Amino acid sequence: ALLTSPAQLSSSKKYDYIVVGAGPGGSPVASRLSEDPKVNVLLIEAGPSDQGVLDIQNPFLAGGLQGSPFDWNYTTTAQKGLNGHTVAYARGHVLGGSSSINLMVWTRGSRDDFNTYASVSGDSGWSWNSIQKYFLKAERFVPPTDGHDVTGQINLKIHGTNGPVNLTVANAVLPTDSHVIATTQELAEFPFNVDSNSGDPLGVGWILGAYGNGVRSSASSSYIDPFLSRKNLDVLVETTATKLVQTGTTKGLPAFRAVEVQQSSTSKNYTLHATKEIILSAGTINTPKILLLSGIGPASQLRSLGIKPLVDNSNVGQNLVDHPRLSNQFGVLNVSDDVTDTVLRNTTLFNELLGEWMNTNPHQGVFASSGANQIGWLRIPDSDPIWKTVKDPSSGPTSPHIEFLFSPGNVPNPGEVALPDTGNFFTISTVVVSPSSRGSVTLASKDPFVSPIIDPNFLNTTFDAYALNYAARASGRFVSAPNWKGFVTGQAGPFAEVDLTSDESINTWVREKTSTIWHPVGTARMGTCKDKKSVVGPDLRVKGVDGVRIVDASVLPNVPAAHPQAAVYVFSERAADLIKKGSCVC
Ligand SMILES: Cc1cc2nc3c(=O)[nH]c(=O)nc-3n(C[C@H](O)[C@H](O)[C@H](O)COP(=O)(O)OP(=O)(O)OC[C@H]3O[C@@H](n4cnc5c(N)ncnc54)[C@H](O)[C@@H]3O)c2cc1C
Repeated sequence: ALLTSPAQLSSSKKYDYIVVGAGPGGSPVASRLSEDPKVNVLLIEAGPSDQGVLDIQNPFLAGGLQGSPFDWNYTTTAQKGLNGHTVAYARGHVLGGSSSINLMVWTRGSRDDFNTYASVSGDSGWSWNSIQKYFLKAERFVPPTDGHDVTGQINLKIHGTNGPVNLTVANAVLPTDSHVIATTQELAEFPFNVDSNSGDPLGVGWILGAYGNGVRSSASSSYIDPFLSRKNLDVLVETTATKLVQTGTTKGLPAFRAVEVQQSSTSKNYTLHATKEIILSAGTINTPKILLLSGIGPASQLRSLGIKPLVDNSNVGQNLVDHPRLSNQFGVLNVSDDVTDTVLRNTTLFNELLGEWMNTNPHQGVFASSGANQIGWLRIPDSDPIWKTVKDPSSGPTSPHIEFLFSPGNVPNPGEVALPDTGNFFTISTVVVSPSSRGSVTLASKDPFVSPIIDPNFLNTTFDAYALNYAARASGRFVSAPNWKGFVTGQAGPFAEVDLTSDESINTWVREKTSTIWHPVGTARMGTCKDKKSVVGPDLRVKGVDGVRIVDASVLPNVPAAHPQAAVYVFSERAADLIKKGSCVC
């Protein structure tokens, strides 16, 4: 059932598991555990239900969800590597978590990413080969709604066809599609890759998106909504978990099998009990926050805030790693080739296209797609001078260093107007996907309703800043391919001021304009049983504690060189199996 207040919980019902947070971490695990009708599961979500929200369902409107009531609306600290500017830090505050407000890109990561997870945790179950069955279990390929032949856009043999998450390739052709693909034939630096989800992502190809039949597929729509009628699955929204509560001691370890919840800072406080386990899935920012509020974390930091330390672990909230993004804008000659700005500037056209989406089943048209159809993954070549002084931070040769995301419109950087009055654009957003900078999440207060201090420490290393400089130059090379002649006019908008032959000019652009592509992970890092730098073991149980597992992006020891939701979904799928088996390895 879907409940909107803890007062609606039955006092006679005992929950085996309580899951906190309904994103790609929490939703699959709650859904899979409740497949057994004898197991009672309570899923608690701070945000509201996503049901009936057009902007969440419609793929084209995704960009407008940042800064909306479905966003926690965090801001980072002033970033030293970004000339002191702060960064708006979106996180989903709604059923489905960030998968309800994200840009739906579905990228599995590289085989080296997962093989590194296996080696740092000492558990081969997290390796690329072992995790494939969970990708297949999660995925369902849905043909595009315009009925086009997808040959050459995806390798269907490697994808699931029967899982809960709908995946598709573009439902509408964009004017830039043929140019991006033609560039892969013209410039050897940007080879074509038919499917970057094979474990070998390098190259440029078509985006696989987490939507189907023209509708977003989120952790909520795929794993929760269809199962709300299960009598043993209760989903409590608009309710914030404020801390874990110690309920006893097991073999000398403090056991936490209860969680305190509140609907607002002034409302009544409830303590909810689980007979088996509490599963924290509140995401990379809020999972460490809950641990710290519960007295699990660096003892001195906790004491300074007046929180009694119960488990001293200096790693909680550390090792925050995120992907820095810099969008580089180019001008296009024809107004209609800038699809996004043309639609957003013209209310009549906007309503016409939204009407087309609404009145077709399955949904058709530009509004049935996410507005970006291609993606590219590149490595800085071995011959580059950077490798004389810097160690390669990527997880291995199958992992890219940088990403290109191609959008037919203006994608703004901080301080820029989202929808300029004039100008027509094609943007290559560039991202450092194997960054070496590390930051942290710490508490600002022991009040659970105060935002934590978020410091991703962007561009704190020589490599990260260098990679964005390299990427900006590479974006210029990309549009210099012969096929763009007569289509692209050159650098445009604020990027027009940047001299791509001058390091000084590019570095100023990099430091002034970089922000995020919203992929933070790592603040409750997984490690081997003996690893003193981790928060959870390979079975995702919190070290030094009984009764608590973490299943979300915070456990990833490093960020995949990819958009991370697919990795989080498969971690959750495997976690459900580990929990069903009662896996307890450390
Ligand atoms: C704007 C944006 C765009 C993105 N684009 C992409 C993309 O295109 N592709 C991709 O792969 N990834 C993308 N991501 C990242 C991806 O969505 C996340 O990596 C993924 O959702 C992480 O899953 P999670 O379960 O760890 O956390 P989340 O999805 O953030 O879920 C955590 C949930 O816990 C809830 N919660 C937090 N604190 C509490 C509490 N105290 N009590 C109860 N509930 C709580 C939150 O409200 C939230 O619902 C994007 C993210 C954002 C924000």
